[in-house]
Amino acid sequence: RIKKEEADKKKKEEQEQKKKEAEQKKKEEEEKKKAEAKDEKKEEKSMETRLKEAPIEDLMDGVLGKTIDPFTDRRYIAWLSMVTLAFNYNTWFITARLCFPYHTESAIPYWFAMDMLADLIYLTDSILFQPRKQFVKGGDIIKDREMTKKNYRNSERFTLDILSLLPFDLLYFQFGFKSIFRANRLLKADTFFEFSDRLESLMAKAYIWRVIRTIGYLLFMLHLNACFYYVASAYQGIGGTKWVYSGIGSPYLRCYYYAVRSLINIGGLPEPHTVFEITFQMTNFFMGVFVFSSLIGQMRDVIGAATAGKTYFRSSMDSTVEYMVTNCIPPAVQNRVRTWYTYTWDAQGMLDESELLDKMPLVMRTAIAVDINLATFQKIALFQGCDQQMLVDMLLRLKSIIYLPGDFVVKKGDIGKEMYIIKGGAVQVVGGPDNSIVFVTLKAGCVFGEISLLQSSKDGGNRRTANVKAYGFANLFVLEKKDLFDILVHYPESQKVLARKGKKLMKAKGPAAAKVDEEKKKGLTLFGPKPPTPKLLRAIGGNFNKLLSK
Ligand SMILES: Nc1nc2c(ncn2[C@@H]2O[C@@H]3COP(=O)(O)O[C@H]3[C@H]2O)c(=O)[nH]1
Repeated sequence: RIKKEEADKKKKEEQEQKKKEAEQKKKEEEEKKKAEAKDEKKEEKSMETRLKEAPIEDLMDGVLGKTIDPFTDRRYIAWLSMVTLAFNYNTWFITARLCFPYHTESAIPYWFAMDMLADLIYLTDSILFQPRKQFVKGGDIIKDREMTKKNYRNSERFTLDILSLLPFDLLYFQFGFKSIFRANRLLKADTFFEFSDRLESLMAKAYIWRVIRTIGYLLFMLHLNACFYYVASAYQGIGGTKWVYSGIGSPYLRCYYYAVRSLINIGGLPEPHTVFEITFQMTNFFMGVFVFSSLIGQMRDVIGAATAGKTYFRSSMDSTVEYMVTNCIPPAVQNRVRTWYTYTWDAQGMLDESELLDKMPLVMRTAIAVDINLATFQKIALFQGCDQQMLVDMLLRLKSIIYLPGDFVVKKGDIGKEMYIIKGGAVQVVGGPDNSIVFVTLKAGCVFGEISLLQSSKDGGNRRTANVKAYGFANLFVLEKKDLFDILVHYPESQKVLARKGKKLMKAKGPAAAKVDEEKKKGLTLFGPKPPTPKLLRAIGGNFNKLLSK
């Protein structure tokens, strides 16, 4: 008995032990599960905090796979145009098919095929393109594949995309082929607006697209109205009264024609008789007033923005003319001012280029200036041997100015405060009693007015050595002496080069030489075919004029 009791006790103990072990195991497993769940959460959390934790270089380099740059990648914009096409197909045809009797036996397979194609485009966009789109977070362009996916999933766009893709079409089996089940496809409007914005920022003449888009909205409003009119006619009975659609001819075309006349308030419509007809017609007229006034306003804005430059030019010119008339300025001067305005507008499409560039950051201004003018600058003999960066600095200080035919750009004897580079047209260095003698004609890419600039006043060289006159319309760049010297402070080597060249020029074309040029043309040269030596010129100095007058 005792043995049996002992055996029972042992068994009980063993059973308890086993129970305990099982419980322990269960507990352990539960804990493990909890820990795993926590880990998963951690993983999830780490995705969110990844932006903070992961090295930003990795995220911005896109180490995890190829992503799309939506700002500049033209292929992405081309793809967006496909999605926009599919979206437009849905918007126009879902509404048309809903109202007009377009679901005939023979047409259904084609509609179905087109619907499938549009859905395929939507699906591809949501699977392949949107999750790969780079985005900007706090100024950093995130190119990391995981992050772009995450960003898309967290966006409102994702929710709308998913909703737009829900296959309510399956209800066809229950209720027959009806386009209303595809109404959720219209939720993809975001892609259309994105396409529109990106295209606008890429186009050189964005207002063309804006006008097309506004006309598109207008046509769509008319389309909706045509649909409503058909439904209203069907409700009253097609051909039932004089006001409704008669049932003759293409229903869409007839209804659209009605919409155009009714919504744009053109009139000439059959008189509505029933309360329903009168109400419908009145609502149409009211809607027309609101819809079209806002669309016309939009169109005015678009065209106004496109022609803002021209409007500004016109008002500047008008106020200048008004000012001149009030102050009784001689007609000849008035005419010159008018010609200047007109030519400046025709030549550069704006009155002041620098006004436009001033708004941009320095790097961009530099990029534009370098792109447009650096090549011309590098060819200028005066600047050869100068620091490249100095040339770039100079480009940024240039101001563009236009002179009319016959205008004096530089007058002999004046103090030289600026030098000029010819951008377009030509100038002539002239002399003689009535400036009728042309020493030289300088064309685009030449520099003048540099002699007096590169000489110091103590050398007596800061005065203009000749008259320079615009020959035709001269489009010039002006560089002020102050700006040039501000730049040269930072480039001592270039300063030396220019000083050397300045001295040489002074010797070759300086005051005395200029006079010699002049007299040579008059046939009064004292020096014969050989140019005078600087020493000789210095020797004659102040007596030069007296000598010649004798
Ligand atoms: N004196 C002189 N000036 C010339 C000649 N060819 C071009 N020029 C330019 O005419 C400019 C008149 O003003 P500056 O003296 O400042 O600089 C002069 C030169 O840049 C020339 O043969 N003689």
